Amino acid sequence: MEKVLDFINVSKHYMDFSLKNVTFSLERGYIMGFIGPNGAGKSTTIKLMMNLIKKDSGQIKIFGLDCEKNNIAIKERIGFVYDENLFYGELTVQEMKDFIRPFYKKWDESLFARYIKEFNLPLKKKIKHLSKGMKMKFSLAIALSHHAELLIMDEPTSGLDPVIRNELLDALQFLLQDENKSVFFSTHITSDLEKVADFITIINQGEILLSKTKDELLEEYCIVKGRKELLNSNHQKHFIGLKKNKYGFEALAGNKREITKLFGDSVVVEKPSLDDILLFLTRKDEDRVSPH
Ligand SMILES: Nc1ncnc2c1ncn2[C@@H]1O[C@H](COP(=O)(O)OP(=O)(O)OP(=O)(O)O)[C@@H](O)[C@H]1O
Repeated sequence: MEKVLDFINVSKHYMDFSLKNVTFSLERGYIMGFIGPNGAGKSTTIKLMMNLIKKDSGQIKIFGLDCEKNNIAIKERIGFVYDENLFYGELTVQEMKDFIRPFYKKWDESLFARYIKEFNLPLKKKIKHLSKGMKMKFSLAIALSHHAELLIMDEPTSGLDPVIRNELLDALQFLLQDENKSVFFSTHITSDLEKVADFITIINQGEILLSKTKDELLEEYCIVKGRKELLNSNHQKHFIGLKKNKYGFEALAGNKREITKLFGDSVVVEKPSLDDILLFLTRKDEDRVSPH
């Protein structure tokens, strides 16, 4: 399988924040959801892959090419979908398209016309008068019209109403019927990822906590609920995160089979949501158990 995006031990240091040895990869034809709490390092990671900031160490490859040395060739093949500050507000949709078009060798005017129609975008409206959802769709239409092979989307659904969000997610899924395309999608709306993502990568405090297929994650991990008396240190080592209250405990475990063997039917074992996994992995209280 070809890796379209490959981060190998990438670090970047700011005064009071560091991305530490970030390693993950995305294969051609898949959607990867990139999740983490506010300030986890999602935008910094995206800025690095877009070559907007320089890494301190490690390697970033896109389509197998070093991202710093091949910036222009790579940008031709990438669509960056972002809602703010990307476009000149005073230009109309049509004028903005005419401005962008010469930058791409593979620009496809008939495809652009098709997306404008499909997304219901007003060609004569100024960019600054478009709603957030429209801006996002316009950004997506531009990315698709130059036949981008990799879409990099920074929080594409945040601030969109459920109807527009669904439309955008449907458009993404439709797009991925073309197996040549891949999507890297950062968000904190985990339900969107349950719908469209093939792979999930979780980042917290500048470190990658996990990067796996969504199915693997939702099949292997489980929520365990039981009485407090059942807890001992031997049991606790099987948990990734633990919450206790007066009556009992609730924990996240990374191996459902092991838990069933250990506790039998003295506990309730439930399928976690991505939100459960994210919350347990990134909780800060004293009962947090280190991820393994
Ligand atoms: N240019 C910079 N100089 C110094 N610190 C920075 C700079 N850019 C980002 N940071 C810090 O890096 C940390 C991670 O920020 P980043 O924007 O990558 O997080 P994020 O996961 O995208 O968060 P959010 O979900 O809130 O957008 C933050 O603490 C931020 O203050």
